[in-house]
Amino acid sequence: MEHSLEDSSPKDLLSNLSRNDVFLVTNYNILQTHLNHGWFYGLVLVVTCIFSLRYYGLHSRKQLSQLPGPKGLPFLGNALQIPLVRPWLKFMEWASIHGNVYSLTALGMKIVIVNSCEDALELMHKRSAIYSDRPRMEVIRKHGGWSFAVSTEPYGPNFHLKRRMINQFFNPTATHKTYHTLSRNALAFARSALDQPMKIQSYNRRYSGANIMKLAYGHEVVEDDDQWIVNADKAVHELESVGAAGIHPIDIWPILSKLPLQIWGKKFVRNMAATKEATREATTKPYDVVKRDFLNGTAIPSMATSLIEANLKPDGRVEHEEAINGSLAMTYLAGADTTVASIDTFIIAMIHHPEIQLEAQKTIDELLQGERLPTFEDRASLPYVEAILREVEYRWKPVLPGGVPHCVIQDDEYRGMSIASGSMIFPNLIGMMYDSTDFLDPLRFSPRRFLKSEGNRYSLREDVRNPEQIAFGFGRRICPGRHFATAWMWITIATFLAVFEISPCLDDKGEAILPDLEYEPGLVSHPKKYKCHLRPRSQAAAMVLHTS
Ligand code: HEM
Repeated sequence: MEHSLEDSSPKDLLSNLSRNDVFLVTNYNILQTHLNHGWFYGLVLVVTCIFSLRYYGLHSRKQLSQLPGPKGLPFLGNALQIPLVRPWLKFMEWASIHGNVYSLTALGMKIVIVNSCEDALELMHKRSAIYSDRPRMEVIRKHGGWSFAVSTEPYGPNFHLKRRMINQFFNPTATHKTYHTLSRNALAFARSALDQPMKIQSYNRRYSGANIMKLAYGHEVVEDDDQWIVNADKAVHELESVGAAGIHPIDIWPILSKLPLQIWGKKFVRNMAATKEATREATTKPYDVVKRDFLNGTAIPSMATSLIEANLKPDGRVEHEEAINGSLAMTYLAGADTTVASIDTFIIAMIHHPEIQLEAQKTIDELLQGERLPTFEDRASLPYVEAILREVEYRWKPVLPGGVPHCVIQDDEYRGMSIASGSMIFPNLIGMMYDSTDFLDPLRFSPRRFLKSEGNRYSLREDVRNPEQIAFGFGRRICPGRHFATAWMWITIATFLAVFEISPCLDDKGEAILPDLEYEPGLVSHPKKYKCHLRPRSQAAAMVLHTS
């Protein structure tokens, strides 16, 4: 489902006004009418309005209650109760006690946890005019060199500029134009994986990265250890070593950043320097290469060349260069790791659930008769594959289980409770994906939950929430790469299902080595290293794979 809140109508904005705002608008109209009848009445009305507004404000504030939440310690709040590893699991546990919207505090910072999709859409989608800021990320922006990233950008003109740059190349129409590249890479990925299934994880990384490098910089990735990909992965790795963004004391009290960094310890200083350097390698270096080639007339057309051309001034300067450079880098840094994680999850799910794999293959065979590989035109005719996409890629093992925090920029009221301006809002995506009001029996892996069947024909149920509505975030911060990511995942899933029997490797005793279902604890949820066995489903499948 689309949430293009970047173009909210005035009606939407009006509905976002709080009761106080509506009261103020109404009184202002009355005041204007009365002023036409004489200054005295006007004055009386002004005084009355001021008093009534103040009274109303105080009175309504008194009526609002505090959000529930676990009791914390003085000053520290809940800081010591929030686990540093997989905090989203604790957030789910607290939701079962305090409800789906509750608050925490940490060192004076207010945090609101949102654990249900309905509440997240109500707050972060419908009220996105005020819920689209990010928490201050002073540490990684100022000291780690990540100010280029739109994901760390406060809600304001730079955010809009960068979003516009990215949206131009990742909206549905633009994504459509990448289908040819995506189909070609899905095929190349399948052929490489068949040759060396042991290297499936590194091929996944290579081909998922190749799509974005080609689109962003026109850069062809031809080997596993492509330097641009290695540099970008290093930048993400260094960032993760800094820890969760937005919760360092410097983020909470920016005045602390005026103190020498050394007070936070040698390791912190080293991490910051390494992060900054890795970031420079991953952003400015590729941009400079493409800019040089563009000015020489030898660059391959790409997002980079289009943006440089559109912003080139007669004196040779490129306007908005920092934003262009940052937007290009961001597409890889936000888009590669996430799609890699979800494709790994698909392989793992198929190894664990051969019966689902077989059923999906049956529906593909019915449509294609083994004569060709699936194409994007087949998508609507393959509901079972769509259901696997929903269950595997979004719901079962969400790529960003804890979501990405937003920040609210004005005091708000929600269901009679107050949410203070500046609160950090955590959309706990895993809590939403495992919410039994939306997904019955949520612990069970079951693409069938999204399907109904008539005879032997499947179709998608419309009365079950599509988890894609949650997986990519909310409101004006919704992931701009969602159409592209979905297209890449779909074509990869459909291709692999059409040609391979995906099964576990066997140990010396002939026992299946099943991939571990406990994932790594990082912000982006990756599986541990796993092995799989791939075999063409038939001679015909092998032929199709090699001749397509
Ligand atoms: C499976 C793949 C992906 C998933 C699950 C995913 C998910 C998300 C989520 C949950 C957010 C946070 C949204 C929010 O704050 O409410 C986000 C932000 C973002 N994503 Fe993705 N994403 C994926 C792929 C991509 C791709 C391919 C791109 C390439 C353009 C991309 C670019 C971004 C950017 C630039 C942001 C920051 C947006 C902002 O702060 O305004 N993502 N993504």
